[in-house]
Amino acid sequence: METTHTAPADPLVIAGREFGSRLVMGTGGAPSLHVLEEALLASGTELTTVAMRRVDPATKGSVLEVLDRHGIGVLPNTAGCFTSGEAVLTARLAREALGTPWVKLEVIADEHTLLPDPVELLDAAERLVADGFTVLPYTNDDPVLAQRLEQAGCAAVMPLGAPIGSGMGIRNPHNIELIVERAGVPVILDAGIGTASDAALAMELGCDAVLLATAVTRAQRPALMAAAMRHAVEAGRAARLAGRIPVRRLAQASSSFAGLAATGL
Ligand SMILES: CC(=O)[C@@H](O)[C@H](O)COP(=O)(O)O
Repeated sequence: METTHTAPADPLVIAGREFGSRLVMGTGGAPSLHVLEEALLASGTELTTVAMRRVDPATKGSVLEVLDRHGIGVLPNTAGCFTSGEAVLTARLAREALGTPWVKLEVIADEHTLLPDPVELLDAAERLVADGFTVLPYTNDDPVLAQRLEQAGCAAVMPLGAPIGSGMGIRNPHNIELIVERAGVPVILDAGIGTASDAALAMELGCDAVLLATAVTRAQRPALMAAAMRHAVEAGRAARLAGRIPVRRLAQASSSFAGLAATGL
């Protein structure tokens, strides 16, 4: 039941598919499969990326088995691809192996920054959309590129907060706000989250969801951090829906002085 202090039922909808959780998890960097499993459960995630170049779908005891066991949706990731051609091929292999047309499209420019290559990314997005994929591109925090990806038919746009694995948080909140204002598809803040307050900020800025991996998988206590991220995403979303007060340059007394004179106080 909805009350004044609970948000209305508020599922994330991507390409017509509903998710109760707005936290998308990545799987890279965990010290063991068991630790990863505990963290995924603590996060409450319903959708988790798997790098296709680092997983063998036929291997027993793989992360895919963990996801399957807990009914968590798989989002194949083209991580490690440097060209449009590589990414398209990887997505097609993933569709074949995992039976899903959904893909996290990652086409990176170099190994030092792991930043997206905008030219190759847009080309790959256009080709994959034309081939029937549901494309969720990892993109720069560039409002123009985000719009071009949406126009290309992507089901969401996923701007970075900061480079993958950097934990630097959201370096350009202004651009994230611009992307959110202009987007007609869900905006998922992807990469660079360092701690729970970064995830909350992403949601307060109006993002529809957060995708993160390193902050959890390389935390000293991954499951505890995963739980913190879950709460942060929920809190940030609630704050966004509640409508924050405007920022003021000068003080404004929180209680009015009107009426005090009448009582003689
Ligand atoms: C798991 C995944 O998809 C990553 O490539 C993603 O971009 C997350 O980045 P962080 O590891 O910085 O959270």
